[in-house]
Amino acid sequence: MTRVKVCGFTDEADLAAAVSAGVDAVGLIAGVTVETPRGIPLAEASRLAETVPPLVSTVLVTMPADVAETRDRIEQVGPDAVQVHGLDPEAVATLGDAPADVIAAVDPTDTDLNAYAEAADALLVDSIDAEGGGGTGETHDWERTREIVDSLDVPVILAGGLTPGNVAEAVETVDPFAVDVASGVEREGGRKDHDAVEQFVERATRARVVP
Ligand SMILES: O=C(O)c1ccccc1N[C@@H]1O[C@H](COP(=O)(O)O)[C@@H](O)[C@H]1O
Repeated sequence: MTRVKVCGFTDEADLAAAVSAGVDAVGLIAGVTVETPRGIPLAEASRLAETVPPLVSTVLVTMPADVAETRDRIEQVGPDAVQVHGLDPEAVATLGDAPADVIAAVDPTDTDLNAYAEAADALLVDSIDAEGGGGTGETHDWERTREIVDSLDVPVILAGGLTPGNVAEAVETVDPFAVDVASGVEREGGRKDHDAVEQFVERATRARVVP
């Protein structure tokens, strides 16, 4: 079954609703260098992470300058996994001993996907913008991402422009380890539409890949 991460929580009520809807992971966006309504201070990410119950993973989504800054942020927030945007594969490999799984955010057109796959615990294939951020609400070439899934021996998380309306087709086309959504389940910037989160989880987990 495809796992589901919902990303970009800014308050406890939205987090609790997503947990009730059955998400596998929640993303907290902190320490990013792009303008986003989903960004929160690192201290708030740490506080929200504390409210997440056992068996639901917390993911710190961040855009660090380097490995040292990544380690500091992991220590401050205490997530189960860190999703890094903008680090090269060598830096990602250096984080192998960090006390969190490392998810490398990549664009499907990146030329060093093999190096990222060797270095990271998972890849998040997203529609990355010019500044290196996600949350664009844009889909990408899912056939290309299916090739990535088939060719790499690492869990691949599909992100970028997913919504309750297209997630079933996305799962059927790409066969990802997990799907990830931020803006596609919002009622306004930074606030989740609880019904949309529920629909997204239901459709993502019910979709089946034809072998
Ligand atoms: O969501 C953001 O604003 C963001 C900012 C900086 C880095 C990552 C960000 N989000 C990531 O992008 C995916 C996909 O977003 P969307 O569904 O297309 O809106 C999101 O789940 C985060 O992992």
